[in-house]
Amino acid sequence: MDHFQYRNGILHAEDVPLPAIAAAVASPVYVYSRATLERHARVFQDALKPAGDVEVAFAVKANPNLAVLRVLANAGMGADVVSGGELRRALAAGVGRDRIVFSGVGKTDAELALGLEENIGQFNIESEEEGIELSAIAASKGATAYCTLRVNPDVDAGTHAKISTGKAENKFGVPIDRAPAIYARLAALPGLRLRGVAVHIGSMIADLAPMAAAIMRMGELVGALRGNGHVVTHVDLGGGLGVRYRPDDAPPTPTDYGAMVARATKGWGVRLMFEPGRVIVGNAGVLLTKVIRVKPGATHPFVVVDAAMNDLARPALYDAYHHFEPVIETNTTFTANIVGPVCESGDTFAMARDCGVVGAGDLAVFRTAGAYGATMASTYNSRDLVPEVLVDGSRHAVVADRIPAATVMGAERVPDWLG
Ligand SMILES: Cc1ncc(COP(=O)(O)O)c(C=O)c1O
Ligand SMILES: N[C@@H](CCCC[NH3+])C(=O)O
Repeated sequence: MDHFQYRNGILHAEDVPLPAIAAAVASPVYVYSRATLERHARVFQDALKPAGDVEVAFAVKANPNLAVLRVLANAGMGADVVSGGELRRALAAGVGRDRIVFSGVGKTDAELALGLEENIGQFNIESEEEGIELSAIAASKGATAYCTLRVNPDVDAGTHAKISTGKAENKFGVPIDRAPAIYARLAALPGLRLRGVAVHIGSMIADLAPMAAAIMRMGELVGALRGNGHVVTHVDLGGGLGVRYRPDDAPPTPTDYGAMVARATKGWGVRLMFEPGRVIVGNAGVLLTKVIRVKPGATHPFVVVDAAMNDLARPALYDAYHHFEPVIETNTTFTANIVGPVCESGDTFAMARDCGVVGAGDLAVFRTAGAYGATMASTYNSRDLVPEVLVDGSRHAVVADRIPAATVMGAERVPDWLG
């Protein structure tokens, strides 16, 4: 359930009609719903309750907007970060430092040092080499880095090849058969407190079976590590749960996922950690766009919208589907190619799509744009970075006017009603 619904024939974000946002702010523009963000955070946390001692860290990469992060921090989420920039954003949004987990295969010395200086909760180490570097930096500072070792379980998540992370050929983690030896080596190093293992097999996973298979392998590994005399208190099971993009998609629900996890980890006696991204924010955002014009095409008309691949890269990168709907409800449909203005044929949101009829000047949305949307935007073709708006009931505010990430922090707007 999200809070983007038609009322009196007009698509609203919570209580705000979308035409009001286009008129007041701009088009294209990302629009997020605070109520949906809070609902998804609550549903996910509740779904994991049967699994016992659980910690949930939102994967900041999915939507690093400060206002969004603040909503999620207030809703009790920690943060999974993959760069110094994301770490700073999490802190700026008020995430407790002990609730920050640092993942990523290429943390630099400076980023490792930043994590130590900020005293974050956990580093997920992705290689023996990284562990040795972190140990040296921690020891030189007289600090302790609480860590897990990220393991590559060689499980096919059944997702798009570009977002699969748990197969042997992927760059992430250490091979599971080498994990006991690497764990033993790192556990003996100064400055590191290795307390468990981590796994994340990919994103947009539409089937629980590979996740269950990965968890089973992790369970065996925990047993082997304990057999070798290690104390294992934490297992990070990552994120990756898929969401509904097409109206008839039926991905596993957080409740299905929580029940599976509870069954699969029964008796482990550890704190379980999770790093959900898409499932929290995906359907909490839409990309609102305006039709520039409709031009004839060889097979179908081209609907040229003012959003483009630089604003929402997923269709161009992964052939991803984003549901396209007119803001003014209509029962009349047509089949069209939906394209942006950028000078590449890859700037195509959909080919031969059946959708509600739109014409020049009409507003429409791409749904499920809250995850990996604005965060992957660029200025390609010298287009402005797309603005973002947060809606809360009948209020709305611009929450980012797309200042480059390096300078973002104080500059990105957070409305005073966010608290
Ligand atoms: C280490 C890690 N954790 C969490 C996530 C979040 O994934 P998702 O947005 O699919 O839940 C990702 C992205 O795939 C990731 O690489
Ligand atoms: N950017 C990808 C997801 C990447 C997941 C990050 N590990 C997407 O839009 O689907």
